[in-house]
Amino acid sequence: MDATAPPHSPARAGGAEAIRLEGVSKVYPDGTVGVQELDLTFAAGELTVLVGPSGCGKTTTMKMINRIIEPTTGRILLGEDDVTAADPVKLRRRIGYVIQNVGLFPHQTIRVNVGTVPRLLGWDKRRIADRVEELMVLVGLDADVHGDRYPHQLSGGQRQRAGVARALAADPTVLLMDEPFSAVDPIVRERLQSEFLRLQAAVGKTIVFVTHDIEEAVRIGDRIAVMSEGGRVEQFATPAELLGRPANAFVADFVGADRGLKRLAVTGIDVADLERPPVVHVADGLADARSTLRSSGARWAVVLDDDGNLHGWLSLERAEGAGTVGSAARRMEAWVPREASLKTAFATMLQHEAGWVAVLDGEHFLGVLTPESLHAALRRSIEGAAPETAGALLA
Ligand SMILES: Nc1ncnc2c1ncn2[C@@H]1O[C@H](COP(=O)(O)OP(=O)(O)OP(=O)(O)O)[C@@H](O)[C@H]1O
Repeated sequence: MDATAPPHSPARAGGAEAIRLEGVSKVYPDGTVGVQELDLTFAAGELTVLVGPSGCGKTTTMKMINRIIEPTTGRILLGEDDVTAADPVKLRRRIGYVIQNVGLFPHQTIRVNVGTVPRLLGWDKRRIADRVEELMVLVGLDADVHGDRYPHQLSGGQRQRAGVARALAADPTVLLMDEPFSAVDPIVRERLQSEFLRLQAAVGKTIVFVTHDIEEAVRIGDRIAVMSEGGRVEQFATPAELLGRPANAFVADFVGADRGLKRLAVTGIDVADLERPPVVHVADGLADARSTLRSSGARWAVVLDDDGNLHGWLSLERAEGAGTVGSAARRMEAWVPREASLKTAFATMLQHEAGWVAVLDGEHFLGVLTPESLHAALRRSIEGAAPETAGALLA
């Protein structure tokens, strides 16, 4: 078995192919070692980020996959095929490539740019036109508005989307992206990242993504390889593992002193971490609610409707007098879906100045997170996660 492939990832997943680097080195003619003896597997259908300081060999690694740079030694497998033995031109048609300044042809319209690879592959005109239309919708461009413009007539973010559309045109199994979002401002970059994640959820390509920005890496990566000089992989792990358990001082330094905060964004809510406050129902009498609150020693209760959905909350103070819970309950604005990250839960708590945030499955109430349980959840999220270090990558 290949020790470098995550167990849940088959070599092919939904048409995506794994990429395997085996003992790959690149020594440039002047003797500079770009990458040395690299063993790395990019799982099929996953987005793997190569991150590291300038000059550590990220771009060299990526460009060897589509043979813009020829490896000095080693093998690179795309699915079962050895790319080092393939025809580079044919190979590049199987591999989408997106670079920092997009590389769109300046004297061709966006439509023509996006259709480049299908045209090279000899598709007929109708099929190309349909595909271009489909892709522009997919990446959030309006074909009627943008299709006949030239690249300089688009914003940086729109150009970037056009670059992604072009890379996906012939439905490649692999996408290589070299700092694709770094030429746009931070707000546009975040939007492009979110859009791109939605796109990837739909297309499920094997993506190798180069960045020097650790924030970007943890935001978009399924897995991250942190590299140091000479293409050495210091750690290969999920964002949560990387932030929770940096393998060594280099990685800890690279991910930053605020890694605890960053980890909030990549840690999901585990139902086991939720607190279960006392629960009362809209139709209950306030006298019953008071006794529930007193017997549990709590100062407030969650109010549910007859279907178990969140209605609001009831404080001990408002539970005085006669009447029903429904008449005294307050609306609960501080809630998040169970798919939310701990960061979203925390932000929601702060936004509503609430001491807790409800977690819902659809409308169904699951429990609450308080600052204490949120902290405990963050700690627990790393307890079971064993670090995957460079040592574990060696086949
Ligand atoms: N054509 C070349 N000739 C000689 N050395 C090169 C060549 N291309 C890259 N290098 C060297 O190889 C090493 C790795 O470069 P590479 O471009 O892969 O780094 P990188 O991690 O992508 O850097 P950056 O984040 O700055 O783009 C560097 O030391 C670089 O100077």
